[in-house]
Amino acid sequence: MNEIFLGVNIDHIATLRNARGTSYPDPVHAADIAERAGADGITVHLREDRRHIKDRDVHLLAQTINTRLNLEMAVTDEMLAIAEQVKPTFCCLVPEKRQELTTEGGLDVAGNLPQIKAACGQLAEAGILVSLFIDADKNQIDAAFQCQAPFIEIHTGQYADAVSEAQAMAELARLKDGIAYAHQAGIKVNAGHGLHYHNVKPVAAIGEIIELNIGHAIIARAAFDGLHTAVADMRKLMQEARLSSLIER
Ligand SMILES: CC(=O)[C@@H](O)[C@H](O)COP(=O)(O)O
Ligand SMILES: NCC(=O)COP(=O)(O)O
Repeated sequence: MNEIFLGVNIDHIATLRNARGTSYPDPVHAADIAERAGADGITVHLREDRRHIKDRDVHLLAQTINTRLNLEMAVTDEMLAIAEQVKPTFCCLVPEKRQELTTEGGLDVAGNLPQIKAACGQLAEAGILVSLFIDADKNQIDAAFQCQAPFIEIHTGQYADAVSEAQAMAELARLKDGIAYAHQAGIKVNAGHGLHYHNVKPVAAIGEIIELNIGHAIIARAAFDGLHTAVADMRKLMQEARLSSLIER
């Protein structure tokens, strides 16, 4: 049996922090907890609009994590320069739209071959392992091969968003086809986007996948799993303060 790795995407720890402009919760702290829980890698998406992860996070994570940093980013000169400076283990090139709530599809590698091939070369030159975030489409997989990208990350968003069992099964079959095709071509395959506790198993069962990157569902689950302790701790602090003020009187 091939091992399967989990990359934990901690973008939405930063979303919560940025909602109030506080210094907490800190993605650096989240990465430490995720690693201690068994994460094989930490993924962050430095968006051009910096809506969640900030430059400071990427720099600190690169210095502090004990596993592997996977930096997701658009193919722009600004991001390429940051990657060359930070030198994450992996750089996953993704499409980006300013108005989208989250990544809406795979990168059009076939339609932007010269630009993406040059970016792959530049990152490889810096010693970074490149991954191209693409749909399970043979045309895009062929283009990733032409770019000499050692990894692809297959976009599982359409599977995750399926509105019926039949649609989910059709999307899963499409994922399996694309993944088998890429694997045969010698490309290493990761996958991710929109995976959660109720849809992950059929994807995790695909033997050629090396790593799944999962973020939103894990952070959402963490909020609920931690809520009991968080409320109880606050209640306890308040009670302690009241008791000690009585003693001081
Ligand atoms: C590229 C990809 O699949 C996503 O994980 C993306 O990084 C999510 O971005 P947001 O965290 O902004 O939704
Ligand atoms: N590349 C996929 C990723 O990092 C996590 O996506 P999501 O689980 O937050 O949808």
